[in-house]
Amino acid sequence: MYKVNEVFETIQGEGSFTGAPAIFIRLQGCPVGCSWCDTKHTWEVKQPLRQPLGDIVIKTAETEHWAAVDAADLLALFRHEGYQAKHVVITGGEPCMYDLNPLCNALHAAGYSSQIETSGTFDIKAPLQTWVTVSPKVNMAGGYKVLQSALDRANEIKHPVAMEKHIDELLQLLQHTDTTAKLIYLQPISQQRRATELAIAQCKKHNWRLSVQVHKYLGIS
Ligand SMILES: C[S@@+](CC[C@H](N)C(=O)[O-])C[C@H]1O[C@@H](n2cnc3c(N)ncnc32)[C@H](O)[C@@H]1O
Ligand SMILES: Nc1nc2[nH]cc(C(=O)O)c2c(=O)[nH]1
Ligand code: SF4
Ligand SMILES: [Mg+2]
Repeated sequence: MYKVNEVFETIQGEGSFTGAPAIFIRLQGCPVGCSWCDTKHTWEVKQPLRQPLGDIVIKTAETEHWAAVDAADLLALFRHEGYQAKHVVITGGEPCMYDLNPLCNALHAAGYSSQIETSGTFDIKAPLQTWVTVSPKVNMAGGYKVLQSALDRANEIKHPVAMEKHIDELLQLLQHTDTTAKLIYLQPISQQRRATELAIAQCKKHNWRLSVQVHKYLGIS
């Protein structure tokens, strides 16, 4: 069973799929503890806050409520909601705390493509067709280490930046990673002007790409 914080259809606002209609599945639970995390309501799994999936999908605000579901429940929900997107983004929380093989295989069998947003701090358990976005997290409260295997598996690496030291961390992380077939993105932390200017300058310097969380500029989920 997967613990799901929310399910919604929107436009992917980050990375190389930016602009693609997508169904988001946000899984509950993350031990990494990034101070600037924009989804802190997904960190803890509180048993009294378990709800039916029907209540989760009609959420109008961010809450810590979650539902326990399997892949079939999610596919039935997509049909019930009339979602038209054919791309599914599995995020969190930290989705790689879960074995994502059953979910991704069921999505593929039903004609969807899949993408995972992960911090790279857990083994990635997903089929090869799944597009993997690793947003490596270093020196976080949880003390979790980015796994080299996650960086190697990544189709894209999307690094959140606000300060010069974040660039140094990324360069350090990439030292032992073959990046020839990977897309490398810098993503400013929130919409801070300074972070965005730093990201633009460093993208030009290193020939990396810029990802700006388009949904936050648009005021959509
Ligand atoms: C909320 S995380 C969930 C998935 C996974 N735990 C991870 O960190 O990749 C989804 C994406 O949002 C990014 N993110 C989180 N908070 C952010 C913020 N305040 N500004 C910019 N990006 C942020 C993360 O780096 C990650 O790429
Ligand atoms: N529109 C939209 N795009 C996103 N891309 C990654 C997101 C995430 O929270 O993982 C996200 C999100 O929350 N909304
Ligand atoms: S790893 Fe992802 S969900 Fe967890 S705290 Fe960091 S940004 Fe938030
Ligand atoms: Mg988000």
